[in-house]
This record gives sequence, structure tokens and C-alpha cells, in this order.
Amino acid sequence: MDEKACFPTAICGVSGRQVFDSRANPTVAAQVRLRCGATGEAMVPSGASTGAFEARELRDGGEPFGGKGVTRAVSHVKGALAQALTGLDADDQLAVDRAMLDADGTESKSRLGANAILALSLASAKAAAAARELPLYRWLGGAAACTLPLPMMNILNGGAHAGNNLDVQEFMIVPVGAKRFSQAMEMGVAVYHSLGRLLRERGLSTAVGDEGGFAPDLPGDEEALALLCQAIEAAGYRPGQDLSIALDAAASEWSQGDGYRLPKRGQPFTPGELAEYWCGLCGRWPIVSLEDPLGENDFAGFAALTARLGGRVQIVGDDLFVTNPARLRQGIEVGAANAVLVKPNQIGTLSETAETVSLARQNGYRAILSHRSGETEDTSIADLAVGLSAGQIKTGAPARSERVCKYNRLLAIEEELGRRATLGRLGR
Ligand SMILES: C=C(OP(=O)(O)O)C(=O)O
Ligand SMILES: [Mg+2]
Repeated sequence: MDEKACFPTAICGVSGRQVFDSRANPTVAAQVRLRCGATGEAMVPSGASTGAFEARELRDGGEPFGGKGVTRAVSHVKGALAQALTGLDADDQLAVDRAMLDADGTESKSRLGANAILALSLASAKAAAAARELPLYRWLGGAAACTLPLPMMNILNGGAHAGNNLDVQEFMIVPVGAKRFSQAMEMGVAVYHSLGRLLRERGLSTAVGDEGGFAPDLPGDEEALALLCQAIEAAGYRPGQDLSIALDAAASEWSQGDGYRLPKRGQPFTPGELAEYWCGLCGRWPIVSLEDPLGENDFAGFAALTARLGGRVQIVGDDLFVTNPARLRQGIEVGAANAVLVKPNQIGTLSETAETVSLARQNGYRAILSHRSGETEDTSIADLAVGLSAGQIKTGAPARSERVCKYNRLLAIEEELGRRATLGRLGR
């Protein structure tokens, strides 16, 4: 690469370091410096219920950190990837990302690590935005970037994110009646507090899971849903009108043989029984969004469930699509799901993330920007949600700073946009 490139947005410095996420696991931070002096820095998150088809994080193996260290990934940031990027124009995100994909040379980004590649992809975009003195969302989306995402707030945690007895990973509230993002936050926070009060009154645990939601033991899903509706009512709102419910089953975690077995309760389901179970729950409760109700290989099962429920419930593919345009295309062909969860670290570059969002939009699928269960104080996904006009975001409970920093960033963007700011809706 041309180390002497002298235009203002030429990449002239790349560095990285090992930092830590909200689960005390090491993760990658990267910095990019441009010839004009502008800089960008990003930190990448990490999942617990990861999909089998995600791009691969590079982890060290061995001690320290029980095999979770990222010193090799950081050395690639400073070595092979720095070499590939030096002299490139940070304005050209496609070229930046392509150079890193070429340097890695694998389908899964496993050689240099999706964690190393994504950290630089985001840091480069932030540096390019800074060179223009623009916020990241404006740099990505231009004048059209005025839609704040409708938040899905995970206030009751289970599955791989909590030590309680709930198998469903996420019970979320969605402030569907809010007119503005700041109002959506006020509503969500009120229900979070009201749920905490209900749990204390009933002598149930108010300990929290990985995403900041409460994680009590409860008799089952029906009781969890009833508790959420009671918390909504106790906060002075109407379930189904002011706030509705979204679930992430993360059912790939339940796969066993040709069917499913709930890891905590032990209950077996055939694929048909599990689909029937979701139809029953969605008929009885104000559920507007259902993520990963079936396993990550079951495109046909997703398509059948979408045909049955998709007219009134958002069916979201997370482990099914893994933010990968090729897997989303496969789903679109058969009508599997009607929404895609968008986790930049599942695919590993900003440009492929943006491609997934536009592919979804072109085909009438909704897009939901998402955090991971292991997070940092990096707020890029808030800017991405607005910049790519995703319309929805899920970034955990409105508690714990690695989640709240995304919400707070969106509040700042709403204020910056002033009267131009609108709020995404479920049906858009
Ligand atoms: C955020 C999620 O969890 P994780 O990051 O553990 O995959 C999810 O499954 O949607
Ligand atoms: Mg999920």
C-alpha cells in the first residue's frame, strides 16, 4: 500500500489494543488515523448464543483469560490489516473492507479474525466522519438519516444470558405507542422500575442477567408474560396498545437431534409442536415480535411459521441469517421470517452490514440493529441504526452502562435532529 498517500482522508496510522467487555472477557479495540489528523476508534462486542454461521472471532486459546484472549487478533490489527489499509482512502468504505477481506482470504474471516476486521472497519468509518466533522449517522445516511429506532428493551433475561430457570432468552418490551424516541425511553424505564417493584413485592430475585434485565426463577413462559403485562399496567400503560412484547427464544440453543429440548426445563418438542407452541403464545399475549423461534437451519419451518403468524407478528431471523446477505437472500426466496436482526460482528464489516440492511429493505423485510450480550461502551450501533434507517434497535435493558450508552447516544441524536426526528415503527 502507498504509505505516502497525501490526500486528507488517506489512512496513515492504524493501532489496536486488548480491552474488556461487560462479561470481563477480552475484546478488540482499534484506532485509525487519517492524514488530515482525524481519528476514529471502535470496540467490538461478543455473543454468548452465537449462530453456527457467524463470521469467526479470533481467540488466543490457552491462558490467560481461559482461551478468550485476543492478543493474536490485536497483532493482526497492527500487522497484516494495518499494512492492507495504510494509504487507502477512508472515504471509500467498500475499498477499506475489501482490502481487509482480501488480506484475510477466508469465507469466515477466521484467519485474521472478524473481531479484528470489524474493529477497523468501524474505526475507519468514524475517522472518515470525523474528517468531515460529521456524526457517524450523518456520514452513513446523509440528509435522509432522521429515523430514530423503536427500541426493544430486554427487561427479563433467561437462556444463555442468565442463571435462572427460563429457557426463552429475552422477554422484551416495545413502546409501540410512543411518538418520539425520548418518550419510548421514558415508557420503557417506567416499566423496568415497575417490574423491579413487582419482583420485590413477591419476594422474587432482582438479580440481573447479561443484558441488564431481571433474571428471577419463574414457573414458566406464561407467568413471565403475565408478569410483564402486570408491570406495564402498574406503570400506568396498556399492554398491547402503549407497550407490546417481543421475545427472543434463541431456539438454536435448544436443538437436539431432529427436534428440540429445553436446556433448563428438559421439555422435548418436535419442530411442529414448537411452532404450535408459539402460535398459542402469540394468540394469548400481546406479542408483536418473535426472534429465532426455531433452529438456525430450519428455513422451511421459519417459512411455514411466517405464513401462519407473519401477518400480525414480526418473525425475526438472528442465528438464521447471521447478518449475512447470502443467507438473507436464501430466506427471502422461501419466505422465511419477515425481519432480520443486524449484528455487525456476525458478518464482520460495515459494508456487508449495510448490504444486509438494504437487501432487507428492498424485499420488504424489517431490520433491527442489535447489540451482543457481551458489550462495551462503544455506541456505533446507535449511529448505524439511524444512519442505515433500520427503524428498530435492541440493546438490552435500560440499565447497565454498556446498554444505556446506546440509548443515551440515541437521545443525543434525537436532540440534534430536532423537529426532523421521527420514530421507527414495527410495520415499516
Ligand atoms: C443479543 C443476542 O445474544 P448473543 O449476543 O449472546 O448472541 C441475541 O441472541 O439476539
Ligand atoms: Mg437473538
